[in-house]
Amino acid sequence: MDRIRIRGGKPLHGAIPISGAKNATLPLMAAGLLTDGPLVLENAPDLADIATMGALLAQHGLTVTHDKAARTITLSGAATNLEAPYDIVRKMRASVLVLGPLLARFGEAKVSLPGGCAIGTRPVDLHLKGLEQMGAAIELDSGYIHAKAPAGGLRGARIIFPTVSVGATENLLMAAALAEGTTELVNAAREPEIGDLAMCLMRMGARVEGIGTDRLTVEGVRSLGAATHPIIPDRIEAGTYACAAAITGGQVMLEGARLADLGAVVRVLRDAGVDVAERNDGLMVSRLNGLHGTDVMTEPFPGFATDMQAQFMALMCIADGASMITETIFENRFMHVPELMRMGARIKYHGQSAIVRGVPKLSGAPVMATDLRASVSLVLAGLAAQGETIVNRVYHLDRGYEAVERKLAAVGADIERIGA
Ligand SMILES: CC(=O)N[C@H]1[C@@H](OP(=O)(O)OP(=O)(O)OC[C@H]2O[C@@H](n3ccc(=O)[nH]c3=O)[C@H](O)[C@@H]2O)O[C@H](CO)[C@@H](O)[C@@H]1O
Ligand SMILES: C=C(OP(=O)(O)O)C(=O)O
Repeated sequence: MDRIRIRGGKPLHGAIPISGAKNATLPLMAAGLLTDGPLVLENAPDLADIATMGALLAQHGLTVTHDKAARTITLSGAATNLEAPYDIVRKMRASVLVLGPLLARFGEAKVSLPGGCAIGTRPVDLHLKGLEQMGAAIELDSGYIHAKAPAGGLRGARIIFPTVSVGATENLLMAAALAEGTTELVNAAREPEIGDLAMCLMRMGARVEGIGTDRLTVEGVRSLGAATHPIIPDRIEAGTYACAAAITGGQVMLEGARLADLGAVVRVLRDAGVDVAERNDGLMVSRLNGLHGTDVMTEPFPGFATDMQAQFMALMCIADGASMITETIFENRFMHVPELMRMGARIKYHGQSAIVRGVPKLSGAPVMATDLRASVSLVLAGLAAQGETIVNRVYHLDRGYEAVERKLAAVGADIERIGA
């Protein structure tokens, strides 16, 4: 199993190209089930999760081509198998996003329940209730969701989400695109990845209003067609490398990153003493002086992203003063805490909040992580630490960071991937 070795203490300088967003690409690929296509997705990242979604769609019967040199994914054909098996869904929760499209287009679907994962229980009840409101009959049996659309297909409905859910908004948006009549999604998630999905659906012929707001109105159409769609840049990858520049006291140009997509993350970084400047071709991030302890609470967009919480905590480990970091989206997203403490961080947590008391220096250590963003927070800590850090279980990183060691080495980090 691969590991990453980092020798810390080198300020980063240079430019890092930001890849297409993982969390946009996965729902966009699921949207390939809504049309015979071809659906061509441009600016596609090369990640383990993308390969997993490709395998899932291929076993449904789609033709999936990922041209890594051209950075395009092309999806075509119609699903012939309406079952998403446990073996694939358990690897990647975004697999549940095939449910809405399969049901809307083919009237039936059998999708493994994704279950929980390291960061929390992650229920899908809001996805299922929304589909039921659109007329679907849903049964849970032997770990699977069995869903059937009524005769004549799914019907538009007014769906009010009791909590903001990114996944449920995406599943229901895709289902609504092919439903009979109008669907209103109220208290919808506003993450940039949802706007990107809606834009792509419109290119395919869907009728969606309210993009970027918490109220999406979808006028169902009979069928969707071919389209070519450029995937938005990965705001979480950009935020992560912004923290890399800041934690090492360097200056990095994040090529292609977009300020507005980062929401509250930019404000919080600035409060902490990081300079973030918008340029025509991306964001310039630098840190010349000390970091200040800064409190954050994770929230749905445009609030501070839960997917940036671990990375920001790593940064606060070397800030002046204390920071209170509160996680409101997932109940168990502090698994990086004990590992950061092994590197000399002073952190205490209770329930959903952690207090980080900044220390002048972290020290390198062998560390291990159990999820994607926790792993990358340890890479960040390793970049700032004295001595050598070995990050184990690199497969978590490969789910969501394209060529992480190459991108960081190119801006001056002493980092390499080593075999077991
Ligand atoms: C709002 C939010 O920040 N969502 C994050 C969430 O999206 P993801 O789509 O995985 O999760 P949701 O947005 O659906 O979950 C938000 C909250 O709603 C709850 N919930 C969700 C669905 C449901 O059917 N029932 C239910 O109770 C969840 O337990 C959670 O507390 O994880 C992704 C990967 O880390 C992030 O990119 C998203 O930004
Ligand atoms: C946790 C993440 O992904 P997933 O929802 O696929 O688990 C993430 O992108 O940070």
